[in-house]
Amino acid sequence: MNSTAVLSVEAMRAAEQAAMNAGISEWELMQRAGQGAARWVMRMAAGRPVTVLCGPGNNGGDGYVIAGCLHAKGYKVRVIAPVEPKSETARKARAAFDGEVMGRAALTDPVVVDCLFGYGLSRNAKGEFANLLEELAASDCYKIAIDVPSSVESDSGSVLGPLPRYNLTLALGAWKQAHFLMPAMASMGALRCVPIGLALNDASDQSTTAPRLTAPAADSHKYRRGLLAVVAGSMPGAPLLSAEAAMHAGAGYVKLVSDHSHPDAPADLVIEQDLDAVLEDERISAVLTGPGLGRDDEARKRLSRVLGSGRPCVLDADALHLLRPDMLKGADVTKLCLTPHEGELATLCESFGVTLQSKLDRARRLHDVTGMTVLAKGPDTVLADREGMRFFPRGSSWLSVAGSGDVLAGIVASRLAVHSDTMRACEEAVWLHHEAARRAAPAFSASDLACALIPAMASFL
Ligand SMILES: NC(=O)C1=CN([C@@H]2O[C@H](COP(=O)(O)OP(=O)(O)OC[C@H]3O[C@@H](n4cnc5c(N)ncnc54)[C@H](OP(=O)(O)O)[C@@H]3O)[C@@H](O)[C@H]2O)[C@@H](O)CC1
Ligand SMILES: Nc1ncnc2c1ncn2[C@@H]1O[C@H](COP(=O)(O)OP(=O)(O)O)[C@@H](O)[C@H]1O
Ligand SMILES: [K+]
Repeated sequence: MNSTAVLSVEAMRAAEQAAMNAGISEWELMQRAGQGAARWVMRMAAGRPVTVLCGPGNNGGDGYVIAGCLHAKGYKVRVIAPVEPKSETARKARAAFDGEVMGRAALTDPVVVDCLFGYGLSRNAKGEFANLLEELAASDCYKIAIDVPSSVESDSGSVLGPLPRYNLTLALGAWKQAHFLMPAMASMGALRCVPIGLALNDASDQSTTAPRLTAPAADSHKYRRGLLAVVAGSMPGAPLLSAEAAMHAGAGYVKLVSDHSHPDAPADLVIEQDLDAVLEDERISAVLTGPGLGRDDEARKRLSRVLGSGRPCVLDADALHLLRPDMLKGADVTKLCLTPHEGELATLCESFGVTLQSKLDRARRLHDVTGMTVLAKGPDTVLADREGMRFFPRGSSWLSVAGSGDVLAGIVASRLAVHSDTMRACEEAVWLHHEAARRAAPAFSASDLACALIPAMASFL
């Protein structure tokens, strides 16, 4: 089983149907899900009394199985179920549970397991369901969400009711999109996936795992390790920051192409002025432009020259505002990486005629219509590329500091200079960015973050 697959509700239902077609009944799937989740609940409850909240669907069914497992192990467990189960399998699970079931009771136990709704949540949680979720949110008990938190829409990560902050969320069978999307992901606490034997090898969307970086080959020299050009424009600070980050992310040689004097630049950063001469150098293996580029005619010309160079490119910041479909004529789009934040993503969507609303849909469609790699940044960074979507664990919220995106662009470009693979460069860069943030300690500046890349690299070697 491939435990990194990330499934939409439609894909999840199809995977479950495939399992059933292969002879595993829905009852058996529910047993596996409930028993696997119960092992986690017992580990966390460590003997303390547990309340399980059960809703009308199969998520509620899982709840009865979990309660049954705890009961069998001698736990003091009770179920609160505002309504009777509606699905056949959940009714069977309810009938098999011989412990205490109440329609309503105060949440007084130290551990509460939320099985009101899973991926079948179809509208706002109201009435007794909303009351229970509000009470759960206000309680200081240890909170475990089964599959997804009950007020979370599984595909979009949007919130359809009171949202408690959970300590642990147990995905059943496979990750769902909401596990990696805001605002939902911020409420989920630790995330674990409980395998139930689904065949997930064909899933194109995946969560990423820590990359394996390698030291330069024994016979490397600075040009073979990746020669990166960071093409500046009207503002000096941002491209300098990108170049400094790039110097610490693997490239052997970083050149900043800039007309500014840069008195603060490190001595080992080469600064050149002649853009055409730099781009003509055969050894240039990647180019970054956008941070500090500006948006005037001169900036547009520089962007066109960069795109015309045919090199693997990272486009960020102003370059994303200037980019138009006609600029891509003749370009090998598979060599181009876009690193938009939410606002830049909206601008790109306008420029390329993408009318979808959610970040996930926008990034996916933008990749589909342009062929470029799209790394849509934010607290819930997602990557759209040829193999499907890629998702990442949450990074530190201290990354929300000015210049943090310039650092990320520098890292992507540095990795691209090393191996020319846009998708891999983006994946590696997000992990390096997150690890640098973890090591830089709270309240770092973007320059601190760039320096923290040095120890961060070591984590992945
Ligand atoms: N299938 C399998 O093989 C396996 C599935 N598994 C488990 O099943 C879960 C999915 O189960 P599910 O499809 O039954 O959906 P679930 O999330 O329980 O809720 C749907 C019910 O809630 C109702 N409802 C919805 N919104 C509502 C609202 N706001 N307020 C009130 N009611 C609302 C909805 O009513 P309806 O919309 O039909 O009117 C329906 O009755 C999944 O997350 C995992 O935990 C595992 O056991 C592994 C095997
Ligand atoms: N709350 C947050 N949690 C985690 N990462 C964040 C958060 N806010 C921003 N980031 C990350 O910080 C970077 C900010 O980039 P960007 O918006 O381009 O900033 P800037 O333009 O100041 O460089 C992105 O990589 C983004 O993923
Ligand atoms: K739930």
